Amino acid sequence: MAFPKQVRLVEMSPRDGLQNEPGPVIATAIKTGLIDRLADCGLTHIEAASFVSPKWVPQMGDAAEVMAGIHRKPGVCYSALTPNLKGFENALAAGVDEVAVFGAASESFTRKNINCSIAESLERFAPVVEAARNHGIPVRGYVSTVMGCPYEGDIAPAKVAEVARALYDMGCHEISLGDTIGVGTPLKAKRMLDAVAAHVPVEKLAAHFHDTYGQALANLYAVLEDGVAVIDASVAGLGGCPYAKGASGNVATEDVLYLLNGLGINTGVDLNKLVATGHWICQQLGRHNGSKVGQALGGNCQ
Ligand SMILES: CC(C)(COP(=O)([O-])OP(=O)([O-])OC[C@H]1O[C@@H](n2cnc3c(N)ncnc32)[C@H](O)[C@@H]1OP(=O)([O-])[O-])[C@@H](O)C(=O)NCCC(=O)NCCSC(=O)C[C@@](C)(O)CC(=O)[O-]
Repeated sequence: MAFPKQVRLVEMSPRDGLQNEPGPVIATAIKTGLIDRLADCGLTHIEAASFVSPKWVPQMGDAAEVMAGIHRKPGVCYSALTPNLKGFENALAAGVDEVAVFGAASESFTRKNINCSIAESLERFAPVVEAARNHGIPVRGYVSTVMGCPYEGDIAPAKVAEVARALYDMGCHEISLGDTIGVGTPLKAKRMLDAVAAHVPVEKLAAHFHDTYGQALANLYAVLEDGVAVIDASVAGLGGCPYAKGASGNVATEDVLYLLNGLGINTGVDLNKLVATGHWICQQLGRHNGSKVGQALGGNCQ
């Protein structure tokens, strides 16, 4: 299959990027400043917040204030995680454009992340998807641990396909496949994608790869070849997962954009502005910039 002509980048940094940041809770103004800058870069889909329990993920405790504080740019979809109906109702009140339910292909990870089994998670998501449908809000579905689990090791592609299919059949319009701990390699990525694409159309799939082992760009190249045209990424490579110790951030958006530009694939995103945004947020957080392209084009901020 040929590379797609266009890729939609889904920006993860305000949610996946910041949810695991150590230290005190990041000021709401920094979060909204980041989101507004990202929109100004030309990103059209920004995961802005997470309506989860603040006891579980304190960094996301100001999700409603974040949604209230951003300057909404027309044409941009501001989405948020909603693990249950309570989260959905809060997200609805905050005016999100899209919600996301998040499951996993590993029983142990599901238990650690959302405190239930895979089957129970799907039961919990069904009313969220139904409520969202009643309000005309699209739902994204995540499947975590698609290429390995911090507790169980290897995950069978057939299990990933089963959970992805269940979320798609439930009514999720897009399924994002998360290599939560970044252990995938291109061959593994292709095998996993093949298994899922036998059940969910490839144009409904997104790649959400973490870069723990430095394989994320290679894995993205592999799934781009097989028709994936939606990529999740996080500026400056911010992030990690609170329930996956040692996992590094999503692949850096700057690095993905540089790859896509080199392949002649259109995204509508401005690389220079994105690099500046990566440096800005690193300065705000006093954090190392995890983007190679950011370092090459703008110097490191630490
Ligand atoms: C799912 C729950 C809530 C279950 O948590 P639980 O303790 O089983 O739920 P519960 O229903 O028994 O509620 C416990 C308390 O939480 C409250 N509560 C319950 N729900 C909410 C809510 N929505 N918003 C605010 N508060 C909530 C509820 O009201 C109650 O409060 P209390 O009575 O103790 O004061 C919890 O496990 C949780 O919040 N987990 C969050 C996990 C998380 O955010 N993980 C990171 C995101 S996933 C990820 O990063 C992976 C991804 C998507 O990026 C893809 C990849 O890379 O693989």
